[in-house]
Amino acid sequence: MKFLNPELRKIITDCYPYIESLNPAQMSAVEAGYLESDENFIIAIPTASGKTLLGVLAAIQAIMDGGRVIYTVPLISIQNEKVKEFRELEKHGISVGKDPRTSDLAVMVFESFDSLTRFSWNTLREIDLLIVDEFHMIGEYSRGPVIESAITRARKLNPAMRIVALSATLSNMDEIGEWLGARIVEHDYRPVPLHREVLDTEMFGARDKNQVVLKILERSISEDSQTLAFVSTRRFTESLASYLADRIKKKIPGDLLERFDEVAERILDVPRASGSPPTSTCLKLADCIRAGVAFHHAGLFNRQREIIEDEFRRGNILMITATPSLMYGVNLPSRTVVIRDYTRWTGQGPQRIPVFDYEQMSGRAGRPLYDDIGYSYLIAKSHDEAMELEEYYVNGEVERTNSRLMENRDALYRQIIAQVASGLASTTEDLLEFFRETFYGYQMSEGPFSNAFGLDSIQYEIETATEFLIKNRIIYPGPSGLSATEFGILIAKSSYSVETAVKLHQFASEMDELDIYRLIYELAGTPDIPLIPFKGRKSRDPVRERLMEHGIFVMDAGNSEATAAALIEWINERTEYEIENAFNVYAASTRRTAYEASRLVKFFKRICEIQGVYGYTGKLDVLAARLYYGVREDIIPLVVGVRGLGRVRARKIVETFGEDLRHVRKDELKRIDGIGEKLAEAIRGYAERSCQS
Ligand SMILES: Nc1ncnc2c1ncn2[C@@H]1O[C@H](COP(=O)(O)OP(=O)(O)OP(=O)(O)O)[C@@H](O)[C@H]1O
Repeated sequence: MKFLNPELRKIITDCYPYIESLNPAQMSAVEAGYLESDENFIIAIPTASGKTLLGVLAAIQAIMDGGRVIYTVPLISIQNEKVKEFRELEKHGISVGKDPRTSDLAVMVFESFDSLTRFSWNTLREIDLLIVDEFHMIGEYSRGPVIESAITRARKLNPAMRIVALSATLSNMDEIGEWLGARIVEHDYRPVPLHREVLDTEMFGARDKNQVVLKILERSISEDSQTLAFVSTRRFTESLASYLADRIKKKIPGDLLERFDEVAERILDVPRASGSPPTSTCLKLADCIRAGVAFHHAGLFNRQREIIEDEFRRGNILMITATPSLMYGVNLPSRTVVIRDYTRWTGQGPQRIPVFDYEQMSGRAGRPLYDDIGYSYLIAKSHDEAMELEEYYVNGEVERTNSRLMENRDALYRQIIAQVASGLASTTEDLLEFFRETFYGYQMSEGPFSNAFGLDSIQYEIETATEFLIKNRIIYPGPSGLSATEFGILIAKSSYSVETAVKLHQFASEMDELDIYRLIYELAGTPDIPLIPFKGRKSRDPVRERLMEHGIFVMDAGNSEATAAALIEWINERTEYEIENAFNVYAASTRRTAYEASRLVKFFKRICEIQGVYGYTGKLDVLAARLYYGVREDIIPLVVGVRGLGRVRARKIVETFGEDLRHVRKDELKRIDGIGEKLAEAIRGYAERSCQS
């Protein structure tokens, strides 16, 4: 650490005691002078090679010089992980948090930083250094346009702000560096060397790819090592895990079986803890884990996913079968990575995954401090295919990273609204100037693939999008040029897609009476609701019947219908487990889906008010509360009035004593399961307050 100034070295040594020296990748950045310079930098080094530390070093340096820093990341899970890691710095007088107004070092997700660049200019202008983590996501369909536009606006509003981007290695890094006016530092150091190979069924005399995965799992047992197996869908994670569990179980030594059984019980404790029977998925997961294999996807309960990740880190799970997307936000390296599926299903049929995604998955192989080498195996159906995949993936070039700003229509709409609503644009020319300064604009006008019609095509897209926004009364051509309507400002201050806003605006203008079930069905059909999807092909009649009971007739019940039916059950106090078993859906996300639905109800209420419709405020507030707490209307006051009580105990209290609790004594309350002294006290307090009001 001798290359660091004494104060910086002291802080790092104290906060990261296990880091004795900078690794070659980190040294290359320090030697390039990124700590002393005030230029923009893009630091492109492999996964798990210590990018975060480089960000921290730059942040501390800037704060020691009296500056303020924003560290922006793509996911909330990464935000929480970084805040926890950076809290250590508070011992040295550096305030760390999520709010840039109150923190020297503020960790924000891309969307929050984007929102800051629209409406919080005073705060933005106080920022001296912006660190963009996972900067390579600028090429990603949904988050890419957000960070690209936010950086573009920020550079306009606070030209003095310095940018240090932490990225995976990209093929067109020079082009991106020119757009950002940044110096590039690239290095291919990895803490654990990576062995990448394509295996095929023929070399193992295997009938299919799953048999090859089984061979790798068997080796895991003999070498006491672990494997991450990536497949393309949730259902495949489960079918592969079950296939492996059935065949490996008899080969597992007794002591390991005991450990696996303990993990399986922890998984089943999750539904038990909420007083519910396990779902079929819980039971299947527990069975697989008894053989040391766990499947991991977004349809599991958060708590179950955490147990799988923890137990894998502890060595009590041999293999996790997972979908790549969910693993993105989880720091879970493994000695071996197996990529069984290299295609993913899209509207145009099976498409090959990008080489970049292959690199990201392979990059998880090899645990720093544990493994001396990491293994990444891609599996081919035949030897010929293996040869071809070796060329394409192992020796292939990572694709160019391109802006998705124009391809993602909703992102284009949202950025036009942002520019107009924030007052930064009132004419098409203003908009054209903004988009010309984005990475998309740079690629179209300056980049190696730019063309003479680049800017004309941007102008055409802007004009078409502006017409759409005017037609939907989101912006309007006023006397002083383009302005945002109240509806447009509401969208700009939300993180909702324009599609959601327009759909709800239309629903509000067409409804003659508020039907909360129809509204739930409408919400479930918007892109901003996390779906509660069907598990498989089993009957969908229960969903259709539940919707029909509320006057909603559907021919084909899809995942939106399943989500609507699940939410209707939820506000009638069914548990996720009951919903999962009743409708054969992945109900683990019900609580989160219901929370997002309750926020959308509030957004819908604002839309009604903008349309001058105030008569449903009360009904909508009740619906938002029912979704948030998962209750029927009668116990809303109780669950709201007594923090931490929850809907199960609230229902028991009302069933036992009725709604009027004024004369119920504390000792009577404490006879109810789960009601102790503190809660009984709180309920008494609530009862007294409610009789005063
Ligand atoms: N010089 C170092 N010596 C030892 N350990 C280090 C060093 N630098 C970073 N680490 C540790 O290595 C682990 C991976 O580092 P880090 O998370 O910063 O990598 P990364 O490049 O950000 O990974 P990702 O690409 O997943 O974001 C962390 O636990 C970090 O503290």
